[in-house]
Amino acid sequence: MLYRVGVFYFLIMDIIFLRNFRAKTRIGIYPWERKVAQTIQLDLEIALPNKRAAMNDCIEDAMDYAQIAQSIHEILAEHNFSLLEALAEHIAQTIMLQYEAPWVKVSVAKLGIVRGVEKIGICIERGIKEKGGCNGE
Ligand SMILES: Nc1nc2c(c(=O)[nH]1)N=C([C@H](O)[C@@H](O)CO)CN2
Repeated sequence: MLYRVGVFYFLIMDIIFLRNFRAKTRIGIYPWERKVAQTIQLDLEIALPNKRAAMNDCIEDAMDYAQIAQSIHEILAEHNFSLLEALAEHIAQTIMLQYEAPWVKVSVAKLGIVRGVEKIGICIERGIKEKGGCNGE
């Protein structure tokens, strides 16, 4: 959110992060990868739609990060994508829609799948532009 006070513009962005989130899913371009679940690592940053949780100290006004983790577990159980890109996009769109997040950053990595590389993957950012200008103008 951008606020204008006089000639100054202030960016206010509260972010929930989930780091080193590891879970199993079936994903890959090869037939064996569609049959056997492999561990992936997710790292997420999710902007909050407002700062009510910080102001009110109340879970009803918060984006419940336990629910977000549960939503991701459900996606991983229900889908088997070919590409990490498709999984990252699905997670990003789901979070923005379900939790009204204005911006997300989603990294998805496979572990030890390519020789000599510890983690390899994709990182995407998605966001919606604010309607109007500062202070709703
Ligand atoms: N850009 C991508 N390249 C590759 C992907 C992917 O998801 N995105 N996946 C694979 C295989 O599934 C790999 O994980 C197994 O070697 C290869 N390239």
